[in-house]
Amino acid sequence: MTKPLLEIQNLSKNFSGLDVIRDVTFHVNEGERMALIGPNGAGKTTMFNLITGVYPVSQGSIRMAGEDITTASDRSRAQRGIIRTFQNIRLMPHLTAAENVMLGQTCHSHGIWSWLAPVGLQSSRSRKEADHALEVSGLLEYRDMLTYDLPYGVQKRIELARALSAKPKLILLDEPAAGLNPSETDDLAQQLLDISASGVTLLTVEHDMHFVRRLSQRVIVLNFGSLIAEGTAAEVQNDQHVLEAYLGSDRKLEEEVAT
Ligand SMILES: Nc1ncnc2c1ncn2[C@@H]1O[C@H](COP(=O)(O)OP(=O)(O)OP(=O)(O)O)[C@@H](O)[C@H]1O
Repeated sequence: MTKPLLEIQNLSKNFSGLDVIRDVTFHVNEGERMALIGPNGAGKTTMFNLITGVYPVSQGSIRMAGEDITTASDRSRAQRGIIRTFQNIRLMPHLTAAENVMLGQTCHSHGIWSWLAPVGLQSSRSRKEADHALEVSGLLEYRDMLTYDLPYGVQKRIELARALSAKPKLILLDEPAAGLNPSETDDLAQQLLDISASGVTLLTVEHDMHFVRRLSQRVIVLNFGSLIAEGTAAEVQNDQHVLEAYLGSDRKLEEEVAT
């Protein structure tokens, strides 16, 4: 039976009187792959910032696995399994792929057991977990390479392996396919499908509609901060409100389909 993992209820956000998110309600089910799309300035990044606790909400509530996290700290949200990746690569270029992935484990590393465990044991466990995340992501061959030496598409996938090493329940992906060539985009989509198959829930902001169609079971559309459509990728692409929203923007939905 489907069970909601993330529940957004009547969420609003304004910055100095400007309504950026307006009374938005939606949910993401456990194990689901959902996409959040919309023209430039629609409020997608702001929505991610509200879910991860970067900004306080103005109104409404956010629940994760049934618990109210509306005012929880960003760290507490991460510990509950909400992990985010960014549009721009945020790897440490002078660390190896494995070391970067190990950095992703830090949000779980402050429990009493991590203090009690001998340092050697901690680091060998960390390394094993990093190796596992790299292996699941098909990246083990890059384990000991410095990340700045690696192609952009591989760096993106290492970021995802790092996200995976934080043992997420929900990964928020901010334009993961941006800047990738078609074959890199394909590899990334496959990696995300594998991650999804392991039980992780995905919420993806993306402009590339081919990618959205391949990856997402359900799509929601924001425009000027309001939710204007929800359905499969094919359904929202033919929705009159969505077509009109993109018509007025500098990014046409048809162009995004063509990319
Ligand atoms: N910290 C802030 N202070 C004031 N206004 C903001 C702030 N953050 C975002 N906004 C405004 O909120 C609106 C939505 O921005 P947001 O970045 O969430 O849109 P987006 O859908 O992610 O756009 P894009 O596709 O271009 O990344 C924009 O008008 C933006 O200028």
